[in-house]
Amino acid sequence: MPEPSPSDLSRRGLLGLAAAGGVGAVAGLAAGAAAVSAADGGGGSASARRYDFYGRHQAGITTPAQDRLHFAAFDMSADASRDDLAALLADWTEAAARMTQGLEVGESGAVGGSPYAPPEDTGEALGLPASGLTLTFGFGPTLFETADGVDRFGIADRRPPALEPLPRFTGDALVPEKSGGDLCVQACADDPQVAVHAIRNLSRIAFGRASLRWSQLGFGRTSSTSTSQTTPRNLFGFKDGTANIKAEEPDAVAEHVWVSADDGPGWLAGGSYLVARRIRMIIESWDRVQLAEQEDLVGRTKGEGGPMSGGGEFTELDLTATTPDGAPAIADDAHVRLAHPDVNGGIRLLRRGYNFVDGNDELGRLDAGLFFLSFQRDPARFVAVQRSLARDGLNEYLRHVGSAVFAVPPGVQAGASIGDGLLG
Ligand SMILES: C=CC1=C(C)c2cc3[nH]c(cc4nc(cc5[nH]c(cc1n2)c(C)c5CCC(=O)O)C(CCC(=O)O)=C4C)c(C)c3C=C
Ligand SMILES: [Fe+2]
Repeated sequence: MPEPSPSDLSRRGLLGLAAAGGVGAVAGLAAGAAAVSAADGGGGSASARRYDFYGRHQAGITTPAQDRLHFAAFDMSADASRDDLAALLADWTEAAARMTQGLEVGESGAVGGSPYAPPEDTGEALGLPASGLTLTFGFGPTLFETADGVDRFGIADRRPPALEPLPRFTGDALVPEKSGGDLCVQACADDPQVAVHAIRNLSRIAFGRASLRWSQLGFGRTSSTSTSQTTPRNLFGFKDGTANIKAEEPDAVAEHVWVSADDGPGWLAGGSYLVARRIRMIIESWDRVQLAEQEDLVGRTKGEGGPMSGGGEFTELDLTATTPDGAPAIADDAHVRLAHPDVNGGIRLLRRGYNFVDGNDELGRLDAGLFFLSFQRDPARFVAVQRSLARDGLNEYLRHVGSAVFAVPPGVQAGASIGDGLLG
Protein backbone atom coordinates (compact mmCIF):
# COMPACT_ATOMS: atom_id res chain seq x y z
CA MET A 1 0.00 0.00 0.00
CA PRO A 2 1.46 3.42 -0.89
CA GLU A 3 2.05 5.29 2.35
CA PRO A 4 1.16 8.95 2.65
CA SER A 5 4.35 10.89 2.14
CA PRO A 6 5.66 14.39 2.20
CA SER A 7 6.38 15.90 -1.15
CA ASP A 8 6.72 19.11 -3.08
CA LEU A 9 5.15 22.40 -2.23
CA SER A 10 1.40 22.48 -2.19
CA ARG A 11 -0.81 25.01 -3.97
CA ARG A 12 -1.28 26.54 -0.53
CA GLY A 13 2.50 26.47 -0.03
CA LEU A 14 3.05 28.39 -3.23
CA LEU A 15 0.55 31.04 -2.22
CA GLY A 16 2.06 31.10 1.25
CA LEU A 17 5.49 31.65 -0.26
CA ALA A 18 4.22 34.51 -2.36
CA ALA A 19 2.72 36.08 0.74
CA ALA A 20 5.84 35.51 2.87
CA GLY A 21 8.03 36.69 0.00
CA GLY A 22 11.08 34.53 0.65
CA VAL A 23 12.84 31.28 -0.05
CA GLY A 24 13.36 30.75 3.66
CA ALA A 25 9.62 30.42 3.97
CA VAL A 26 9.64 27.57 1.40
CA ALA A 27 11.80 25.37 3.56
CA GLY A 28 9.64 26.07 6.57
CA LEU A 29 6.44 25.30 4.73
CA ALA A 30 7.73 22.13 3.16
CA ALA A 31 9.10 20.89 6.47
CA GLY A 32 5.80 21.66 8.18
CA ALA A 33 3.83 19.69 5.62
CA ALA A 34 6.22 16.77 5.96
CA ALA A 35 5.78 16.76 9.71
CA VAL A 36 1.99 16.57 9.40
CA SER A 37 2.07 13.69 6.91
CA ALA A 38 4.83 11.73 8.55
CA ALA A 39 3.79 12.13 12.16
CA ASP A 40 0.18 11.06 11.85
CA GLY A 41 0.49 8.45 9.13
CA GLY A 42 -2.08 10.24 7.05
CA GLY A 43 -4.83 10.08 9.64
CA GLY A 44 -4.52 13.65 10.94
CA SER A 45 -5.67 16.87 9.36
CA ALA A 46 -7.67 15.68 6.39
CA SER A 47 -6.70 18.49 4.10
CA ALA A 48 -2.95 18.10 4.68
CA ARG A 49 -3.02 14.44 3.70
CA ARG A 50 -1.04 13.43 0.62
CA TYR A 51 -0.55 10.08 -1.06
CA ASP A 52 2.32 9.15 -3.34
CA PHE A 53 1.19 8.92 -6.92
CA TYR A 54 4.06 6.60 -7.82
CA GLY A 55 4.34 3.08 -6.44
CA ARG A 56 3.83 -0.64 -7.06
CA HIS A 57 0.04 -0.27 -7.04
CA GLN A 58 -2.11 2.70 -7.94
CA ALA A 59 -3.33 4.73 -4.98
CA GLY A 60 -7.09 4.89 -4.43
CA ILE A 61 -7.60 1.17 -3.91
CA THR A 62 -6.22 0.10 -0.54
CA THR A 63 -5.45 3.65 0.61
CA PRO A 64 -8.06 4.79 3.18
CA ALA A 65 -11.30 5.67 1.36
CA GLN A 66 -11.73 9.44 1.32
CA ASP A 67 -15.13 11.04 1.80
CA ARG A 68 -15.63 12.56 -1.66
CA LEU A 69 -15.64 11.17 -5.19
CA HIS A 70 -15.73 12.36 -8.75
CA PHE A 71 -15.68 9.34 -11.06
CA ALA A 72 -15.41 9.83 -14.83
CA ALA A 73 -15.60 7.53 -17.84
CA PHE A 74 -14.13 8.73 -21.13
CA ASP A 75 -14.41 7.62 -24.74
CA MET A 76 -11.53 8.04 -27.17
CA SER A 77 -12.25 10.32 -30.13
CA ALA A 78 -13.28 8.57 -33.34
CA ASP A 79 -10.10 9.66 -35.14
CA ALA A 80 -7.65 9.16 -32.26
CA SER A 81 -4.55 7.09 -33.06
CA ARG A 82 -2.43 4.81 -30.88
CA ASP A 83 0.07 7.68 -30.54
CA ASP A 84 -2.76 9.93 -29.33
CA LEU A 85 -3.69 7.33 -26.70
CA ALA A 86 -0.08 7.01 -25.53
CA ALA A 87 0.35 10.79 -25.40
CA LEU A 88 -2.91 11.23 -23.51
CA LEU A 89 -1.94 8.67 -20.87
CA ALA A 90 1.50 10.29 -20.52
CA ASP A 91 -0.07 13.75 -20.11
CA TRP A 92 -2.60 12.41 -17.60
CA THR A 93 0.19 10.72 -15.63
CA GLU A 94 2.18 13.93 -15.39
CA ALA A 95 -0.84 16.01 -14.36
CA ALA A 96 -2.00 13.38 -11.84
CA ALA A 97 1.44 13.18 -10.24
CA ARG A 98 1.32 16.95 -9.67
CA MET A 99 -2.31 17.31 -8.57
CA THR A 100 -2.10 14.47 -6.03
CA GLN A 101 0.76 16.38 -4.38
CA GLY A 102 -1.31 19.55 -4.21
CA LEU A 103 0.43 21.19 -7.16
CA GLU A 104 -1.16 22.97 -10.09
CA VAL A 105 -1.28 21.39 -13.54
CA GLY A 106 1.72 22.55 -15.60
CA GLU A 107 4.65 24.71 -14.61
CA SER A 108 2.81 27.97 -15.17
CA GLY A 109 -0.42 26.83 -13.51
CA ALA A 110 -3.51 29.00 -13.32
CA VAL A 111 -2.00 32.49 -13.30
CA GLY A 112 1.71 32.18 -14.10
CA GLY A 113 1.51 31.88 -17.87
CA SER A 114 0.99 34.23 -20.76
CA PRO A 115 -2.01 36.52 -20.38
CA TYR A 116 -2.73 35.77 -24.05
CA ALA A 117 -3.04 31.97 -23.64
CA PRO A 118 -5.54 29.86 -21.71
CA PRO A 119 -4.02 28.93 -18.33
CA GLU A 120 -2.58 25.42 -17.90
CA ASP A 121 -4.61 24.93 -14.71
CA THR A 122 -8.27 25.92 -14.40
CA GLY A 123 -7.64 27.53 -11.00
CA GLU A 124 -10.52 26.49 -8.74
CA ALA A 125 -8.18 24.55 -6.46
CA LEU A 126 -5.81 27.48 -5.95
CA GLY A 127 -5.21 27.81 -2.24
CA LEU A 128 -6.46 24.30 -1.52
CA PRO A 129 -4.02 21.64 -0.29
CA ALA A 130 -3.71 18.11 -1.69
CA SER A 131 -6.71 17.00 0.42
CA GLY A 132 -5.74 13.34 0.18
CA LEU A 133 -6.43 13.29 -3.57
CA THR A 134 -5.92 9.96 -5.30
CA LEU A 135 -6.36 9.43 -9.04
CA THR A 136 -6.87 5.86 -10.22
CA PHE A 137 -6.94 5.03 -13.94
CA GLY A 138 -8.60 2.11 -15.74
CA PHE A 139 -9.05 0.69 -19.24
CA GLY A 140 -12.48 -0.49 -20.43
CA PRO A 141 -13.13 -3.45 -22.77
CA THR A 142 -13.96 -1.09 -25.66
CA LEU A 143 -10.47 0.44 -25.53
CA PHE A 144 -9.16 -2.90 -26.76
CA GLU A 145 -11.90 -3.65 -29.26
CA THR A 146 -15.10 -1.80 -30.09
CA ALA A 147 -18.46 -3.54 -29.85
CA ASP A 148 -18.19 -4.02 -33.65
CA GLY A 149 -14.82 -5.76 -33.27
CA VAL A 150 -12.59 -2.88 -34.44
CA ASP A 151 -9.06 -2.85 -33.00
CA ARG A 152 -8.52 0.93 -33.15
CA PHE A 153 -5.22 1.03 -31.28
CA GLY A 154 -3.64 -2.32 -32.20
CA ILE A 155 -4.08 -3.68 -28.66
CA ALA A 156 -6.85 -6.28 -29.12
CA ASP A 157 -4.32 -9.05 -28.45
CA ARG A 158 -3.33 -7.32 -25.17
CA ARG A 159 -6.88 -7.44 -23.79
CA PRO A 160 -7.06 -9.46 -20.57
CA PRO A 161 -9.43 -12.37 -21.33
CA ALA A 162 -11.24 -11.58 -18.06
CA LEU A 163 -12.04 -8.04 -19.24
CA GLU A 164 -15.42 -8.48 -20.88
CA PRO A 165 -18.52 -6.31 -20.60
CA LEU A 166 -20.49 -7.45 -17.55
CA PRO A 167 -23.41 -9.76 -18.31
CA ARG A 168 -26.97 -8.61 -17.85
CA PHE A 169 -28.22 -9.29 -14.31
CA THR A 170 -31.76 -9.92 -13.12
CA GLY A 171 -33.49 -6.59 -12.57
CA ASP A 172 -30.90 -4.48 -14.43
CA ALA A 173 -32.40 -1.26 -15.80
CA LEU A 174 -29.20 0.04 -17.36
CA VAL A 175 -28.97 3.39 -19.10
CA PRO A 176 -26.32 3.16 -21.87
CA GLU A 177 -25.34 6.82 -21.38
CA LYS A 178 -24.40 6.04 -17.77
CA SER A 179 -22.56 2.82 -18.59
CA GLY A 180 -19.31 1.64 -20.16
CA GLY A 181 -16.40 3.76 -21.33
CA ASP A 182 -12.96 3.32 -22.93
CA LEU A 183 -11.11 4.82 -19.96
CA CYS A 184 -11.96 5.74 -16.40
CA VAL A 185 -10.55 7.97 -13.70
CA GLN A 186 -11.58 7.60 -10.08
CA ALA A 187 -10.80 10.85 -8.22
CA CYS A 188 -11.20 10.60 -4.44
CA ALA A 189 -10.38 13.39 -2.00
CA ASP A 190 -11.28 14.88 1.35
CA ASP A 191 -12.52 18.01 -0.44
CA PRO A 192 -15.07 17.79 -3.31
CA GLN A 193 -13.59 20.84 -5.02
CA VAL A 194 -10.22 19.09 -5.26
CA ALA A 195 -11.76 15.94 -6.77
CA VAL A 196 -13.82 17.93 -9.27
CA HIS A 197 -10.81 20.10 -10.18
CA ALA A 198 -8.83 16.95 -10.95
CA ILE A 199 -11.45 15.46 -13.29
CA ARG A 200 -12.07 18.82 -14.96
CA ASN A 201 -8.38 19.30 -15.69
CA LEU A 202 -7.88 15.73 -16.93
CA SER A 203 -10.92 16.24 -19.17
CA ARG A 204 -9.46 19.52 -20.47
CA ILE A 205 -6.11 17.82 -21.15
CA ALA A 206 -7.97 15.11 -23.10
CA PHE A 207 -9.58 17.65 -25.46
CA GLY A 208 -9.47 16.41 -29.05
CA ARG A 209 -8.30 12.92 -28.00
CA ALA A 210 -11.00 11.74 -25.59
CA SER A 211 -14.20 13.15 -24.14
CA LEU A 212 -16.34 12.54 -21.09
CA ARG A 213 -18.93 9.80 -21.56
CA TRP A 214 -20.45 10.03 -18.09
CA SER A 215 -19.39 11.07 -14.63
CA GLN A 216 -20.65 10.63 -11.09
CA LEU A 217 -20.19 12.72 -7.97
CA GLY A 218 -20.26 10.94 -4.63
CA PHE A 219 -20.37 12.11 -1.04
CA GLY A 220 -20.07 10.03 2.10
CA ARG A 221 -17.99 6.92 1.51
CA THR A 222 -19.96 3.71 1.99
CA SER A 223 -17.04 1.58 3.03
CA SER A 224 -13.90 1.54 5.09
CA THR A 225 -10.67 0.24 3.59
CA SER A 226 -8.61 0.58 6.77
CA THR A 227 -9.18 -0.54 10.34
CA SER A 228 -8.24 3.03 11.36
CA GLN A 229 -11.54 4.27 9.88
CA THR A 230 -14.98 4.26 11.47
CA THR A 231 -17.70 2.47 9.53
CA PRO A 232 -19.83 4.98 7.58
CA ARG A 233 -23.55 4.67 6.74
CA ASN A 234 -25.33 4.37 3.41
CA LEU A 235 -28.60 6.14 2.51
CA PHE A 236 -30.65 3.25 3.96
CA GLY A 237 -29.13 4.36 7.27
CA PHE A 238 -27.11 1.17 7.82
CA LYS A 239 -23.41 0.86 8.58
CA ASP A 240 -21.71 -0.19 5.35
CA GLY A 241 -18.22 -1.60 4.97
CA THR A 242 -17.97 -3.56 8.23
CA ALA A 243 -16.84 -6.81 6.59
CA ASN A 244 -14.93 -5.10 3.79
CA ILE A 245 -11.36 -6.09 2.95
CA LYS A 246 -9.06 -3.78 4.89
CA ALA A 247 -5.52 -2.73 3.97
CA GLU A 248 -4.35 -4.24 7.26
CA GLU A 249 -5.20 -7.72 5.87
CA PRO A 250 -2.29 -8.13 3.41
CA ASP A 251 -3.04 -11.81 2.73
CA ALA A 252 -6.66 -11.03 1.84
CA VAL A 253 -5.59 -8.10 -0.34
CA ALA A 254 -3.13 -10.36 -2.19
CA GLU A 255 -5.69 -13.14 -2.57
CA HIS A 256 -8.69 -11.06 -3.57
CA VAL A 257 -7.58 -7.69 -4.99
CA TRP A 258 -4.32 -7.73 -6.97
CA VAL A 259 -3.90 -9.50 -10.29
CA SER A 260 -0.89 -11.81 -9.97
CA ALA A 261 1.74 -12.53 -12.62
CA ASP A 262 0.20 -16.02 -12.97
CA ASP A 263 -3.26 -14.60 -13.63
CA GLY A 264 -1.99 -12.73 -16.68
CA PRO A 265 -1.58 -10.73 -18.76
CA GLY A 266 1.88 -9.69 -17.53
CA TRP A 267 1.24 -5.96 -18.00
CA LEU A 268 -1.66 -6.13 -15.51
CA ALA A 269 0.26 -7.86 -12.67
CA GLY A 270 -0.05 -5.69 -9.56
CA GLY A 271 -3.21 -4.14 -10.97
CA SER A 272 -6.85 -5.02 -10.39
CA TYR A 273 -10.30 -4.89 -11.97
CA LEU A 274 -12.76 -2.15 -11.10
CA VAL A 275 -16.53 -2.61 -11.28
CA ALA A 276 -18.79 0.46 -11.10
CA ARG A 277 -22.57 0.18 -10.62
CA ARG A 278 -24.84 3.19 -10.25
CA ILE A 279 -27.54 1.78 -7.96
CA ARG A 280 -30.61 3.94 -7.46
CA MET A 281 -32.16 3.44 -4.02
CA ILE A 282 -35.93 3.95 -3.78
CA ILE A 283 -35.58 5.62 -0.43
CA GLU A 284 -39.17 6.93 -0.25
CA SER A 285 -40.44 3.32 -0.22
CA TRP A 286 -37.65 2.21 2.12
CA ASP A 287 -38.55 4.94 4.60
CA ARG A 288 -42.01 3.35 5.00
CA VAL A 289 -40.57 -0.06 5.94
CA GLN A 290 -40.69 -1.10 9.61
CA LEU A 291 -37.35 -1.12 11.42
CA ALA A 292 -37.48 -4.86 12.13
CA GLU A 293 -38.08 -5.62 8.45
CA GLN A 294 -35.28 -3.28 7.37
CA GLU A 295 -32.92 -5.19 9.69
CA ASP A 296 -34.12 -8.55 8.36
CA LEU A 297 -33.58 -7.41 4.77
CA VAL A 298 -30.00 -6.33 5.48
CA GLY A 299 -29.24 -9.10 8.01
CA ARG A 300 -27.69 -6.67 10.50
CA THR A 301 -29.05 -4.30 13.16
CA LYS A 302 -29.49 -0.69 12.16
CA GLY A 303 -27.95 0.80 15.29
CA GLU A 304 -24.71 -1.03 15.96
CA GLY A 305 -24.52 -2.99 12.71
CA GLY A 306 -24.20 -6.35 14.46
CA PRO A 307 -25.34 -9.53 12.69
CA MET A 308 -28.95 -10.67 13.27
CA SER A 309 -27.38 -13.89 14.58
CA GLY A 310 -26.10 -11.87 17.55
CA GLY A 311 -23.05 -9.98 18.77
CA GLY A 312 -21.46 -6.62 18.01
CA GLU A 313 -20.51 -4.95 14.75
CA PHE A 314 -17.42 -7.05 14.14
CA THR A 315 -18.84 -10.40 15.33
CA GLU A 316 -18.75 -12.99 12.54
CA LEU A 317 -22.10 -13.87 10.96
CA ASP A 318 -23.52 -17.21 12.11
CA LEU A 319 -25.44 -18.30 9.03
CA THR A 320 -26.68 -21.44 10.83
CA ALA A 321 -28.20 -19.63 13.83
CA THR A 322 -31.97 -19.87 14.30
CA THR A 323 -34.56 -17.84 16.18
CA PRO A 324 -36.55 -19.44 19.07
CA ASP A 325 -39.28 -20.38 16.56
CA GLY A 326 -36.78 -22.17 14.32
CA ALA A 327 -36.44 -19.60 11.51
CA PRO A 328 -32.97 -18.57 10.25
CA ALA A 329 -31.71 -15.68 12.42
CA ILE A 330 -30.19 -14.19 9.27
CA ALA A 331 -33.02 -14.51 6.74
CA ASP A 332 -32.57 -16.59 3.60
CA ASP A 333 -32.96 -13.48 1.45
CA ALA A 334 -30.89 -11.16 3.69
CA HIS A 335 -28.31 -9.11 1.80
CA VAL A 336 -25.38 -10.10 4.00
CA ARG A 337 -26.15 -13.82 3.74
CA LEU A 338 -26.25 -13.74 -0.07
CA ALA A 339 -23.12 -11.54 -0.30
CA HIS A 340 -21.16 -13.57 2.26
CA PRO A 341 -18.02 -15.47 1.18
CA ASP A 342 -19.41 -18.72 2.64
CA VAL A 343 -22.18 -18.83 0.02
CA ASN A 344 -19.94 -17.49 -2.78
CA GLY A 345 -17.03 -19.93 -2.84
CA GLY A 346 -14.91 -17.76 -0.52
CA ILE A 347 -15.08 -14.66 -2.74
CA ARG A 348 -14.41 -11.29 -1.11
CA LEU A 349 -14.55 -7.91 -2.86
CA LEU A 350 -12.82 -4.68 -1.84
CA ARG A 351 -15.73 -2.24 -1.82
CA ARG A 352 -15.10 1.50 -2.22
CA GLY A 353 -18.51 3.01 -3.02
CA TYR A 354 -20.17 6.36 -2.31
CA ASN A 355 -23.60 7.81 -1.60
CA PHE A 356 -25.06 10.06 -4.27
CA VAL A 357 -28.04 12.41 -4.63
CA ASP A 358 -28.51 13.88 -8.11
CA GLY A 359 -31.62 16.00 -7.66
CA ASN A 360 -35.05 14.42 -8.04
CA ASP A 361 -37.28 12.79 -10.64
CA GLU A 362 -40.58 14.03 -12.07
CA LEU A 363 -42.47 12.25 -9.26
CA GLY A 364 -40.64 14.23 -6.61
CA ARG A 365 -38.51 11.27 -5.54
CA LEU A 366 -34.82 11.86 -4.85
CA ASP A 367 -32.51 10.47 -7.52
CA ALA A 368 -30.39 8.99 -4.77
CA GLY A 369 -28.46 5.82 -4.22
CA LEU A 370 -25.17 4.11 -3.89
CA PHE A 371 -22.45 4.39 -6.50
CA PHE A 372 -21.01 0.93 -5.92
CA LEU A 373 -17.31 0.52 -6.69
CA SER A 374 -15.40 -2.68 -6.08
CA PHE A 375 -11.88 -3.81 -6.84
CA GLN A 376 -11.24 -7.49 -7.37
CA ARG A 377 -8.65 -9.79 -8.87
CA ASP A 378 -11.10 -11.01 -11.51
CA PRO A 379 -14.41 -9.42 -12.57
CA ALA A 380 -15.94 -12.91 -12.58
CA ARG A 381 -15.85 -12.69 -8.79
CA PHE A 382 -18.12 -9.64 -8.82
CA VAL A 383 -20.39 -11.43 -11.31
CA ALA A 384 -20.71 -14.43 -8.96
CA VAL A 385 -21.69 -12.26 -5.97
CA GLN A 386 -24.08 -10.13 -8.02
CA ARG A 387 -25.77 -13.30 -9.33
CA SER A 388 -26.13 -14.56 -5.77
CA LEU A 389 -27.82 -11.23 -4.94
CA ALA A 390 -30.58 -11.99 -7.47
CA ARG A 391 -32.62 -13.31 -4.48
CA ASP A 392 -31.73 -10.31 -2.27
CA GLY A 393 -34.78 -8.92 -0.42
CA LEU A 394 -33.26 -5.44 -0.79
CA ASN A 395 -33.82 -5.60 -4.58
CA GLU A 396 -37.36 -4.31 -4.14
CA TYR A 397 -35.76 -0.99 -3.14
CA LEU A 398 -32.87 -0.97 -5.64
CA ARG A 399 -32.46 -0.32 -9.36
CA HIS A 400 -29.11 -0.78 -11.12
CA VAL A 401 -29.01 1.97 -13.76
CA GLY A 402 -25.31 2.24 -14.62
CA SER A 403 -22.61 -0.37 -15.09
CA ALA A 404 -18.98 -0.49 -16.17
CA VAL A 405 -15.87 -2.61 -15.78
CA PHE A 406 -12.23 -1.59 -16.21
CA ALA A 407 -8.80 -3.18 -16.00
CA VAL A 408 -6.76 -1.10 -13.55
CA PRO A 409 -3.05 -1.23 -14.41
CA PRO A 410 -0.43 -1.41 -11.66
CA GLY A 411 1.24 1.73 -10.36
CA VAL A 412 4.17 3.36 -12.14
CA GLN A 413 7.56 4.66 -11.12
CA ALA A 414 8.53 8.31 -11.58
CA GLY A 415 9.27 9.04 -15.21
CA ALA A 416 6.97 6.31 -16.54
CA SER A 417 3.40 6.61 -17.82
CA ILE A 418 0.31 4.75 -16.70
CA GLY A 419 0.01 3.45 -20.29
CA ASP A 420 3.55 2.08 -20.62
CA GLY A 421 2.78 -1.51 -19.62
CA LEU A 422 -0.15 -1.77 -22.02
CA LEU A 423 1.30 0.10 -24.99
CA GLY A 424 4.88 -1.05 -24.54
C1 LIG B 1 -22.21 -7.46 -5.92
C2 LIG B 1 -21.80 -6.90 -4.82
C3 LIG B 1 -22.58 -6.00 -3.96
C4 LIG B 1 -23.50 -5.04 -4.29
C5 LIG B 1 -23.94 -4.61 -5.67
C6 LIG B 1 -23.96 -4.46 -3.07
C7 LIG B 1 -24.92 -3.44 -2.95
C8 LIG B 1 -25.37 -2.89 -1.76
N1 LIG B 1 -24.99 -3.21 -0.48
C9 LIG B 1 -25.69 -2.45 0.43
C10 LIG B 1 -25.58 -2.51 1.83
C11 LIG B 1 -24.76 -3.38 2.58
N2 LIG B 1 -23.90 -4.31 2.07
C12 LIG B 1 -23.27 -4.98 3.10
C13 LIG B 1 -22.36 -6.01 2.98
C14 LIG B 1 -21.87 -6.53 1.78
N3 LIG B 1 -22.27 -6.20 0.50
C15 LIG B 1 -21.53 -6.90 -0.41
C16 LIG B 1 -21.64 -6.86 -1.80
C17 LIG B 1 -22.48 -6.02 -2.53
N4 LIG B 1 -23.33 -5.09 -2.05
C18 LIG B 1 -20.63 -7.71 0.31
C19 LIG B 1 -19.61 -8.64 -0.32
C20 LIG B 1 -20.84 -7.48 1.66
C21 LIG B 1 -20.12 -8.17 2.83
C22 LIG B 1 -20.78 -9.46 3.18
C23 LIG B 1 -20.04 -10.13 4.32
O1 LIG B 1 -18.93 -10.59 4.12
O2 LIG B 1 -20.60 -10.20 5.41
C24 LIG B 1 -23.76 -4.44 4.34
C25 LIG B 1 -23.39 -4.90 5.73
C26 LIG B 1 -22.17 -4.22 6.28
C27 LIG B 1 -20.86 -4.64 5.63
O3 LIG B 1 -20.35 -5.71 5.90
O4 LIG B 1 -20.38 -3.90 4.82
C28 LIG B 1 -24.68 -3.44 4.02
C29 LIG B 1 -25.45 -2.56 4.97
C30 LIG B 1 -26.55 -1.63 -0.31
C31 LIG B 1 -27.50 -0.64 0.30
C32 LIG B 1 -26.35 -1.89 -1.65
C33 LIG B 1 -26.98 -1.27 -2.84
C34 LIG B 1 -27.42 -0.06 -2.90
FE1 LIG C 1 -23.74 -4.78 0.02
